[in-house]
Amino acid sequence: MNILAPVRRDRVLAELPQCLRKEAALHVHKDFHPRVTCACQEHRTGTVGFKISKVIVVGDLSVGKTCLINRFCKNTFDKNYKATIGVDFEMERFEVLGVPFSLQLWDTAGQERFKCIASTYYRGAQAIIIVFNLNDVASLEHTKQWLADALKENDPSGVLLFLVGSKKDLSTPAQYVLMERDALKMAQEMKAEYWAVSSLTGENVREFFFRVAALTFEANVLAELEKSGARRIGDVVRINSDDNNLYLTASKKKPTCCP
Ligand SMILES: Nc1nc2c(ncn2[C@@H]2O[C@H](COP(=O)(O)OP(=O)(O)OP(=O)(O)O)[C@@H](O)[C@H]2O)c(=O)[nH]1
Ligand SMILES: [Mg+2]
Repeated sequence: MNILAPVRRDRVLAELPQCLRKEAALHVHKDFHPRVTCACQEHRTGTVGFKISKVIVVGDLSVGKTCLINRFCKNTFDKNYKATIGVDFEMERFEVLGVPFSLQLWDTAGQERFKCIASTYYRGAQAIIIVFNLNDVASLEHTKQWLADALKENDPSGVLLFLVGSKKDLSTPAQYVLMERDALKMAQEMKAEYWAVSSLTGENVREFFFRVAALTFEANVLAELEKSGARRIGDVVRINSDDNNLYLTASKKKPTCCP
């Protein structure tokens, strides 16, 4: 996908999408962090609008990782299983609070024999999506190992975690309730946000990826604001200047809404 292509109208986020379950959410605030909203209003989001955030999707073979990505990115569903060999990726462009924001979704292989190729792509993730099958308790158990492997290549304090139960359409309400109880516990242990989806029906798929995009965006902007420290995001760096102070504020105007 062309990075310069306009953002699709149905990829525009003006508000923070809400979590699925408050018991296992990355946060339960109703709105974006006030500093983020303010930075977006004042066009002080630094490099966030130009960066591509990497999201990796891991989990047992056949839990439905590829179908999940395809449902969101292409609105398609294939009932035939075709194992992912190594990795694959899709680009998705969003506009969050008026700022362009791109996610690169890395679809990795769950099959043991392809795992070592796939794991070489884990590095540099800003979000990790661990998928399990809501109808297969072993796949939920294995999520701990998938997480451990993914975190070997990433700084645990710098990534957002999502635990996603797939194939919701295949469970009866009673079965779902039982599985959800265990999954919520696992998500809390991992400090991950819990979601349950169906790529066949599309249930929660869009809501889930919007939440991933929004929370990754929010974390990116907050990190940029933090990093800039004394320097304000949006400042211009003047090169070859006689001025002792290299950082000149593009707009001398004081911020109107930021603390
Ligand atoms: N009923 C139902 N079937 C699904 C759903 N998602 C995936 N499947 C089926 O599960 C099988 C595996 O799906 P994939 O998406 O290929 O699984 P994967 O996790 O990518 O597998 P690997 O690439 O081997 O790691 C396919 O036959 C899909 O049609 C779902 O939401 N509901
Ligand atoms: Mg696959």
